[in-house]
Amino acid sequence: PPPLQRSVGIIGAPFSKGQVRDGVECAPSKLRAAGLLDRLRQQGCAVKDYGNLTFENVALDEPVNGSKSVRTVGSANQRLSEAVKAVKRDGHTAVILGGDHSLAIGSIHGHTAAVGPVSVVWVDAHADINTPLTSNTGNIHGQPMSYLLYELQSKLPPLPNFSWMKPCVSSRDLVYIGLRDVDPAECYIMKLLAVKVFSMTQVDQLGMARVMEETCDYLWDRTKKPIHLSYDIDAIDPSITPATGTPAVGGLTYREGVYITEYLYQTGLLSAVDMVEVNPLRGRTEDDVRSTVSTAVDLLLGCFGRRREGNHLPDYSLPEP
Ligand SMILES: CC(C)[C@H](N)C(=O)N[C@H]1CN[C@H](C(=O)O)[C@@H]1CCC[B-](O)(O)O
Ligand SMILES: [Mn+2]
Ligand SMILES: [Mn+2]
Repeated sequence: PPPLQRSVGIIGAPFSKGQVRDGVECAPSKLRAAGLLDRLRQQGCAVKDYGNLTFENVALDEPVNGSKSVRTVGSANQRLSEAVKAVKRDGHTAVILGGDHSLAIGSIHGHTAAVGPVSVVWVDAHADINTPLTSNTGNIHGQPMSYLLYELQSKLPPLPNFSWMKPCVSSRDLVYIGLRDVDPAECYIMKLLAVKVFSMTQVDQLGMARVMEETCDYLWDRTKKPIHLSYDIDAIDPSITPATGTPAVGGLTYREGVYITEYLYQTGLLSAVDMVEVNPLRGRTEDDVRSTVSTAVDLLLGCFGRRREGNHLPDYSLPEP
């Protein structure tokens, strides 16, 4: 099997302007405070912390075609794209701690700028594939995939502070897992582009083991590409991860969520991971926040080799009497 990725580059992206709820910008420090880096190191990873990006709040950032904070989102994603490109050029698997899901624009753009075409596994209750003109909310965290896909470029209006980016994902290289709250326009777009979707219906029908096998068979039908895993914490059922901006009932169990990461780790192709939409202010209790943050940490540990049957460092040996 290919060499497993054990060198991690962490980028904090405290960004919230792809949506309208305060708090999601606090997630990177919460994930760090929960011991993410120490636990990655304890399980044998080399971890380089690239710190938190600082983003420019563009003044007078009036809506464009209904999309909110377009200039601020564009500027933030340009910076993130450069940062992810640098982490990849340093040879690490990139971990992007969000922040809202509009960050996938810069994350995936920077990833492909460094390594070329990638396979995208999008784990989410939502498809996030509205165009600026189909969005009912104007929140760009519901639109990132439309900015990234070659096939949707003709449906995008010109957007200020986005001239830096080019589309970089083919709809054939995208798989969704966990969908259960999809807008009509998004449903139409995914059918039009024949995007591979494992909604919660397929998760129920097939089980997660089969979903992951079929995901990889589909993505590897031609060449095996580096994998970009974009994990929206709201893919997990809100009974486990309530502290998030757009919860939707009937989500993945903790076990299903972790299985996805264990499976993708053992492919040896995981090249970048987004962990987004954790919003500590959306928890009703401290326990809500703790459960959401610790689940996000466990999902990331699964991406880098943590296994539920136990782990030990390669050089471990029993103490002698
Ligand atoms: C908008 C509310 C009422 C609805 N339940 C909800 O959340 N809907 C999703 C689906 N389309 C919306 C949008 O385009 O604004 C919302 C995006 C969620 C973005 B994500 O990053 O969290 O996946
Ligand atoms: Mn979502
Ligand atoms: Mn999302």
